[in-house]
Amino acid sequence: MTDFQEMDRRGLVLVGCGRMGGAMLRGWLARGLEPGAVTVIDPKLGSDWADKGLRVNAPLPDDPAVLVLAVKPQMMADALGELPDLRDTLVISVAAGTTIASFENAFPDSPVIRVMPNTPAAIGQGISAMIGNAAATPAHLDLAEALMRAVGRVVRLQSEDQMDAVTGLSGSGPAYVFHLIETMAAAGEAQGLPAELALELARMTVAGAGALAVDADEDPGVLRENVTSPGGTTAAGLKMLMDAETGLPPLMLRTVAAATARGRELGAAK
Ligand SMILES: NC(=O)C1=CN([C@@H]2O[C@H](COP(=O)(O)OP(=O)(O)OC[C@H]3O[C@@H](n4cnc5c(N)ncnc54)[C@H](OP(=O)(O)O)[C@@H]3O)[C@@H](O)[C@H]2O)C=CC1
Ligand SMILES: O=C(O)[C@@H]1CCC=N1
Repeated sequence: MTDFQEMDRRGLVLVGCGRMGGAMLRGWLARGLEPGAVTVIDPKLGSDWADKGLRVNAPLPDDPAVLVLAVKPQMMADALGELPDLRDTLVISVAAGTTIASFENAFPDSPVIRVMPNTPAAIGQGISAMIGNAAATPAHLDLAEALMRAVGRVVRLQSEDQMDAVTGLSGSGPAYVFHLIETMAAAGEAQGLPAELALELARMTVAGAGALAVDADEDPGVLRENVTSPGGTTAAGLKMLMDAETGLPPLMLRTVAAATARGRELGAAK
């Protein structure tokens, strides 16, 4: 169990409890965060959060340990406008694009940490990247890391400039993988498999390969070669998939570049 002592004592405020905020909250509660210490601010909170002992749309505690901002970047200004002054509270934002500087305007002198998580956090399998402002002390960074470690792995960035690329890779990445499952299943169907069977094969292949990629000592390239018999079926498939002109490499390059650029645009729109 993670040590949530500071949050249990002073409180944690979550602003925005949709797909990402909800995924993190589910993980924190499962890891032992005291529900009564959590104030959730979300005007239309879903009924699945009822009867969990959370403080829902209630007045904020006087001096919460952490404020987690998980609203859409486009809604951030409105959400910030509704919050009282906070002095000793660690401000954590998971919003794509939205820069640390924009939070420093709203919370002068406050420690601010930008975190980019992803939705596998809901089952403790997320990966979060984080970077803090000058007011964020090592203790603040450790506190944020403890929170995010409760829902997966954590990496610390060297510079905020890396955050848009992180967003384009691991923040958005689960969607790319879900689409990979969809396209593999459709391709199996095109080869004559029933839809349900094709989906099950695609889903478990991606899940198993992902787990092996994490567990194994070898790089993904070696794991790929382990599947590929000379002159066999995989080699025939990979000839298409790895084509430098028409295959996955240029497509993935364009995909992550487009997501990264959108992150930059969202930041510039502030
Ligand atoms: N989804 C993902 O995979 C990831 C998302 N993020 C970031 O997380 C943030 C949230 O994204 P996501 O969870 O997908 O979005 P959602 O729309 O699912 O969640 C946002 C929630 O905030 C609520 N909300 C809107 N305005 C306010 C307000 N003023 N005060 C409090 N709550 C408010 C929304 O309510 P309503 O629906 O009624 O408007 C909604 O429930 C974004 O900034 C995104 O960039 C980061 C990493 C991954
Ligand atoms: O699509 C988005 O903008 C958010 C950020 C990363 C994942 N979802």
